[in-house]
Amino acid sequence: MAQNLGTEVVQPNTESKIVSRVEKMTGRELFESIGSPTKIVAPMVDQSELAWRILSRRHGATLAYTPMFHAKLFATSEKYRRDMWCDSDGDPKIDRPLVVQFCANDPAYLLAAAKLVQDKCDAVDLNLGCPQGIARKGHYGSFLMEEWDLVHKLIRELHDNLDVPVTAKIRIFPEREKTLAYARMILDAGAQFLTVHGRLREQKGQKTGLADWEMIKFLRDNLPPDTVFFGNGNILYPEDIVRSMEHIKCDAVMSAEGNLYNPGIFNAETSKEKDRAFPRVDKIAREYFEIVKKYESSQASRIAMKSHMFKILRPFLPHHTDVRAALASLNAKTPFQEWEDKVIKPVETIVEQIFAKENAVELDKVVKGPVELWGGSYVKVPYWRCQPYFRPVNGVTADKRVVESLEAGGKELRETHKKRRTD
Ligand SMILES: Cc1cc2nc3c(=O)[nH]c(=O)nc-3n(C[C@H](O)[C@H](O)[C@H](O)COP(=O)(O)O)c2cc1C
Repeated sequence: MAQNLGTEVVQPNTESKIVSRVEKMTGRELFESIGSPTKIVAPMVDQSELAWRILSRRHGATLAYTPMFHAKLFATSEKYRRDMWCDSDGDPKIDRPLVVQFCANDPAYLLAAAKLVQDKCDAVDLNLGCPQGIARKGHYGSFLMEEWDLVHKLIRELHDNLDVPVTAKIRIFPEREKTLAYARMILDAGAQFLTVHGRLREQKGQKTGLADWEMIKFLRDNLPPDTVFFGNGNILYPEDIVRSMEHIKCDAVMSAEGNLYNPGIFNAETSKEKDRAFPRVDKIAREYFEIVKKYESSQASRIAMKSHMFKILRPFLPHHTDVRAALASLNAKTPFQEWEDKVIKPVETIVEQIFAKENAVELDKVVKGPVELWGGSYVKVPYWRCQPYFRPVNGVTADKRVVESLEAGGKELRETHKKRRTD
């Protein structure tokens, strides 16, 4: 049945493989050629920049997305490109596999921008999920969710003309069938990987709430089985990655906030592997700092460093407000030596002193709590270790449907989880 997508009628492709004018890998071929990655650093504006991707890969990430770039600016402004992208971005020795993400509403600009990076990445992604006011004004991201014909054209333009595959990242509609039809249309246009962030466009800021794994699973179950499919949302601990993969049966899990606050999230199977799952803040701050220094030509990394330090050190700073004040006083132009003297070294000294205490082993304990409504458990982690930042589940007011589905689905999830728990 043909689908009316606004001004244009798009015939759904009945074959699972949509032929491109350009010879290139299918999603499954691409996925396998990059080692079938299962742990993905999400695209994050000003945060999934080169240095962060390098750090995250060292700690277990097997695929990374760039921050969203604005296609028109990227295609037309050399200054914007310089600020966002440098020669080391996408370097096969340090920064692959890599997906470059753009937001766009004009197929010609999107293609022009994508052509500039196609030799330095494995795929180009279209952002269809950004819910921010700036995306509404700029008419991109999740504000294209009502313009299916435009979305189709954007993806098809890249599918037909780019050397590397095109992929897409979406949010969900409240209705299952509508979301499924939307996902099918995107695949029909030529998207080779599909990432589903299980939140509605309205779920942002205070109303972020929980992502709806049941909706993600519904899509996974009803799309062609060979679709390369990534789930996104609700990842706080390593166990959640395993739970999410098992429940949704997706090819991989993408994490944004979980990875930002704790780059160790991808590095362990369980929270029991303390040093891998919750690395010490002094060690991560030092390692990230050294990477930023080494890849000094990455303007984006220099700019992102302060915000990353605040997130890495989030549990630590309330206990050491002098370090917080020092960090607040630094910026992207502050010489590296000053960064070292005012933040990196003081953090190292403080954490070393903690570990020199007689009762250090007792103090450094990680304690796992009971299984919660959402199927996982909170873990109590000492403040000198990286750990997730989370919004309490009881505070979910954003979308009643999500809470209801969790309550219904949570029981089954809890049962499965209980069976597996050994501690
Ligand atoms: C700081 C930040 C920046 C983000 N920037 C982007 C972006 O550039 N492109 C995008 O598709 N999503 C972006 N997102 C959304 C994430 O990729 C992800 O879909 C969302 O945060 C849900 O994943 P999480 O529950 O693991 O945080 C951003 C999220 C955060 C926290």
